[in-house]
Amino acid sequence: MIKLENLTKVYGDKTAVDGLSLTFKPGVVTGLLGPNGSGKSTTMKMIISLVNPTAGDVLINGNKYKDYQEPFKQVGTLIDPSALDKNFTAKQHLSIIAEAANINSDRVDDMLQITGLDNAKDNKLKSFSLGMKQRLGVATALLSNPAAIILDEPFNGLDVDGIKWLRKLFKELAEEGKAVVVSSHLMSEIQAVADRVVIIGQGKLLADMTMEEMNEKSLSSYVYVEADNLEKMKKALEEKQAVIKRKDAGFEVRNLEAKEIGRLALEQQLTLHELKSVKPSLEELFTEITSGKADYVSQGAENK
Ligand SMILES: Nc1ncnc2c1ncn2[C@@H]1O[C@H](COP(=O)(O)OP(=O)(O)OP(=O)(O)O)[C@@H](O)[C@H]1O
Repeated sequence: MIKLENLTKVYGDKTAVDGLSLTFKPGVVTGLLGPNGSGKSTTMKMIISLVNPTAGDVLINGNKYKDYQEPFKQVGTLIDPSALDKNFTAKQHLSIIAEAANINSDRVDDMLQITGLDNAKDNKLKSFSLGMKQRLGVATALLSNPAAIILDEPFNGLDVDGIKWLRKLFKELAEEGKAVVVSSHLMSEIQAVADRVVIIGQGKLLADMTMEEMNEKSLSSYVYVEADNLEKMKKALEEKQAVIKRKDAGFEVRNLEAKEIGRLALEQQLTLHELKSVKPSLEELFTEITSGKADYVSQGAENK
């Protein structure tokens, strides 16, 4: 169990992580989601004492990572797959770590097998694609058979087969009782595998819910309506106790079904320009939760 207590990191005048309190539990795959620059990597680095918190604490089964004699048996990590010595082969890379950490060398072969790198084990890392480096990063994280694994954007660079393989692996690791924490800035990568989703934006906790709760929320649909006389439409909707919000050239309406809105428009002799039921996808819900919370927004996205 990994417990974050009011975890905070300030860099100069930038608060990268802002009072995060939450728990990552054994047997659960947790998706740590957030837009670029929201503080995911900094949070993960604080868990494994690579970055010192400005305030707050991280406790792993009651102790700090750096206070364990063999911390890698508590938490295995994949933080930056590019930080590998490119002149080593995959097998050499894992063997050196295994020897330094007093891990049985059989684990090296097992991990190469599990991560599909067996055929490439004697190739130098400089010839590895990003996807292969990610696989090696996962092998490294699992080498010590840790109780928890924390992986920063592990789906980056993986092809479709690689993504499927990794999702299956995460499920299996959770079934073995490990706490699995996976960061991503894309809901689509996480939704098929996570049991729970933690969403952060500008370092703050925005949502913490099970995938079931998230799915239920995404089903909180609304009706979009446009009419020739919006004022009259608004008045009629309000009289029916509908919850309305201005959107584009019409309204988002909750509490009233499309057919009731259609009937209301007929009674009021309004001409409807558009009437449709909308069910936000998980991706849209994620965008709604994090909207305005991204530090870096591309020009294209900003203008949408
Ligand atoms: N060493 C550092 N010095 C100064 N600022 C930093 C440092 N590391 C991170 N930051 C800033 O802290 C904020 C959070 O960064 P972080 O890398 O944790 O976000 P992230 O959610 O992992 O982003 P991404 O999805 O882009 O990897 C950003 O504004 C970043 O610029």
